[in-house]
Amino acid sequence: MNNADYALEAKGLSREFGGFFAVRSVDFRLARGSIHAVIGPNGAGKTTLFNLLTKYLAPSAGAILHDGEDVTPLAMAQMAQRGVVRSFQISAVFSGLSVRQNLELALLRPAGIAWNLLGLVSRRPEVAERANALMHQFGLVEYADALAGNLPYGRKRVLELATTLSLEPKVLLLDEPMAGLGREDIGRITDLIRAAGKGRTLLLVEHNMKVVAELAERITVMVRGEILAEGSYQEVSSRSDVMAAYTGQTGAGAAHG
Ligand SMILES: Nc1ncnc2c1ncn2[C@@H]1O[C@H](COP(=O)(O)OP(=O)(O)OP(=O)(O)O)[C@@H](O)[C@H]1O
Repeated sequence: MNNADYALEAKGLSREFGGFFAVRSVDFRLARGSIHAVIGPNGAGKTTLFNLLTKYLAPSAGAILHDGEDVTPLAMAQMAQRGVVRSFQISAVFSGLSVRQNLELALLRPAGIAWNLLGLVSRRPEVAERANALMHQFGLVEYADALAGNLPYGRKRVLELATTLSLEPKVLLLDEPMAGLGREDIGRITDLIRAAGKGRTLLLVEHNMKVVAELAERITVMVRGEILAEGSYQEVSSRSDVMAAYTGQTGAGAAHG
């Protein structure tokens, strides 16, 4: 693989908070078209790495490449313009708007149309049609006219995913998409994420190992700010140092097992 085969790359990436390295000299590659998960025990640095890759945080050292180009100085919005989009945090779901309106608004956003001009939708049938298609795809038809704020929690997360995907990102980054969800919603969102992964690159930070095993072709295990292991679910889950990290038996010296 040459550099451009990687949708995102981190080289020597570090982030320090007052002398403490949450992420330390991480080299990471996200292969184009793959579904890749970052796992690790609490405090391992997963969210910090995610925030660095999505430009929510600036690195203390190191570089980030997108499609082989150095994007280290770029802001999150510039990454979004390049098709690198994070959910769920930045996906704007407006609780006072209906599901349909939220989707229409999300579809209008790239066109730079202000949300108080939502009435324009009626003159843009292609937007209404696309919103309908998204509602079908995401199982939201029965909630079309419900206010987003009144949706059951799991459906709200589905709507967030739908609004994010309406941007047609090439690279989608999800931070703990299953957090706070019950089993039925987890099953539904796992299926939606799998479908969303077709034709795009997907990175997720996720604690739910069943979901990781089901979705991710490649898994990076972080411990204490560093990468401990990388490979398929079978590969990483059979390593004793990975198991030890999860049961809290790892010392700093075990980090490169
Ligand atoms: N803004 C910050 N200021 C100080 N320390 C921070 C900050 N953000 C993260 N840290 C520290 O960096 C370490 C890694 O945190 P991070 O949230 O990246 O881990 P994580 O693997 O995502 O953990 P979890 O699974 O619990 O969410 C932790 O020790 C955390 O306390």
